[in-house]
Amino acid sequence: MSNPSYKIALIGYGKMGKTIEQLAISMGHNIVAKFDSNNPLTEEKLLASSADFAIEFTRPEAAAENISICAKAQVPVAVGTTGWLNKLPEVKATLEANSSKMLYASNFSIGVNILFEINRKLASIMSSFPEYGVEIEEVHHTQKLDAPSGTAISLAEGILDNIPDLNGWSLHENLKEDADDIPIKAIRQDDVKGIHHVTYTSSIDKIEISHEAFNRNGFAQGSILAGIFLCKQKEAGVYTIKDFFKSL
Ligand SMILES: NC(=O)C1=CN([C@@H]2O[C@H](COP(=O)(O)OP(=O)(O)OC[C@H]3O[C@@H](n4cnc5c(N)ncnc54)[C@H](O)[C@@H]3O)[C@@H](O)[C@H]2O)C=CC1
Ligand SMILES: O=C(O)C1=N[C@H](C(=O)O)C[C@H](O)C1
Repeated sequence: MSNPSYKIALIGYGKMGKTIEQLAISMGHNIVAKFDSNNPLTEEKLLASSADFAIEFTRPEAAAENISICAKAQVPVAVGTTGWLNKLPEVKATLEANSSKMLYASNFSIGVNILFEINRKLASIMSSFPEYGVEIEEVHHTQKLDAPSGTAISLAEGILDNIPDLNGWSLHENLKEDADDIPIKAIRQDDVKGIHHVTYTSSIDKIEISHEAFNRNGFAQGSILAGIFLCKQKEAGVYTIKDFFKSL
């Protein structure tokens, strides 16, 4: 039996939206709506599209409202936009009130989610070696609006979960003297798709793990598969990329 074809609404038709469109069509799915700044999402337009699910890659200031519109329309939404998690509590409430589903991932690529697991394991080992200091560096294209990246924040959170002596993270330029925070360097350069390094350094040596995205296809593939995963979930609420990978 061939794979079923899904009707997908794209919320955001920029670098990610266009990449997703190309890949989704090549996978046999249909793009039934494309929303952007010039054609903003509304509940009416979304319902009229008959989309099975939506994929949201817009801007930090737009994501929460777009997710709420999907919730009210009861259209499951895979969200890739980063830099909006301060609004997650209100988004969760709207999803629950409308018995709707979303899945957020700071990074949808398989490679970065493997890095996330390695990062957690390495941090649990390094918690026994306080002589090593840890820092994160991320590099992205010059059009990126948020800093640090959502991926870098996820890496920092994985370290904080496993090294209790650390208190939080700070952008490198904002780091206070003797802070127990993890410094994150955010570098904006050319058309870099996404590079992340986690480095532990002592007076004797350094240990580093890293990931580099060569293109946006990994992000696009993960977001499409996550949308299909959402369609198959019976329970309303907020799903994570871990829920998706566990289902594979
Ligand atoms: N989770 C992941 O795997 C990834 C996340 N991202 C994140 O996705 C977001 C978008 O990235 P790009 O596509 O590179 O950005 P982009 O700037 O190329 O595209 C953003 C699009 O959103 C549209 N937009 C802006 N406000 C809107 C609104 N209110 N309603 C509908 N559309 C609106 C713009 O017109 C544009 O088409 C960023 O937050 C980025 O950090 C990017 C790549 C991977
Ligand atoms: O803006 C981007 O391009 C990306 N943003 C995401 C993030 O903020 O982590 C994911 C990926 O690194 C590309």
